Amino acid sequence: MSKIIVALDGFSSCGKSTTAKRVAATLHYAFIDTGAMYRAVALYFHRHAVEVSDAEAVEYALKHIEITFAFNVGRQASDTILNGENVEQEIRKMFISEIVSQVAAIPAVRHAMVAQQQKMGEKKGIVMDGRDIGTVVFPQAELKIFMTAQPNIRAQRRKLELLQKGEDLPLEEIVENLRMRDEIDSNRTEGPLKRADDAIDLDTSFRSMDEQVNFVLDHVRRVQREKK
Ligand SMILES: Nc1ncnc2c1ncn2[C@@H]1O[C@H](COP(=O)(O)OP(=O)(O)OP(=O)(O)O)[C@@H](O)[C@H]1O
Ligand SMILES: Nc1ccn([C@@H]2O[C@H](COP(=O)(O)O)[C@@H](O)[C@H]2O)c(=O)n1
Repeated sequence: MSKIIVALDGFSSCGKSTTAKRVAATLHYAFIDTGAMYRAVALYFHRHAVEVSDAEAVEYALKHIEITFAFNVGRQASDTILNGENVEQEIRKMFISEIVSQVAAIPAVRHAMVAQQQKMGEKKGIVMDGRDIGTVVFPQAELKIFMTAQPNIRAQRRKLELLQKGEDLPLEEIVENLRMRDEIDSNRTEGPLKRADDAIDLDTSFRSMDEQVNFVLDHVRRVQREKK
């Protein structure tokens, strides 16, 4: 079966990463969570007090950031490594969610991340999730899915996830964070969150995880059949 690129884009917390991870595992494809890369950059900026408006400091910082992934057998998922340090837990915290969209809106940051992501997909056989995968990173992807879910459902799911990781936050704070990130992500000039014209819509509001994974896998098989 020929290998393809699967691009999953959409709003915050609508199930992109969990779906992408399971689709990739089923297909024996690589899975890249590009949000983790922007989160790692945001963590570096936070730790080194890099101002998003200071172009020189941003350029300097980007030269000193190396992001890699290491498979964690216990989690059966990749951990994000920033300059040799495992930052997987740190980047998922709310303080990073509060700053990441401002960092991800910087054109120089996007250029650096997009170049790495394109390299990762050179050999195809990859499932990548983010905001601009089907529009900017891989406009030639054979399958593009645009995921949505109702804001209150997304917030409830994220609240539960954060609680399981030890962060108990008011639902209103999570609702506001998702709204704020979606707005910044949708309105930036470089690589905005946008549905590709040839994307297939997937609303996960009332679907189970299995249903949304199977929805994507059915489309992968269709695309593979059509390629034969
Ligand atoms: N169909 C579903 N039913 C219930 N929970 C779900 C469903 N899909 C995803 N979730 C849960 O919702 C939360 C958010 O999912 P996930 O992290 O995959 O979203 P995302 O779109 O990648 O978010 P972000 O863009 O913020 O990284 C997770 O806790 C996940 O387990
Ligand atoms: N392709 C992408 C992916 C993510 N971002 C930015 O990172 C933030 C965090 O992403 P999550 O998927 O972990 O929620 C997101 O809000 C975007 O600001 C991006 O710009 N492009």
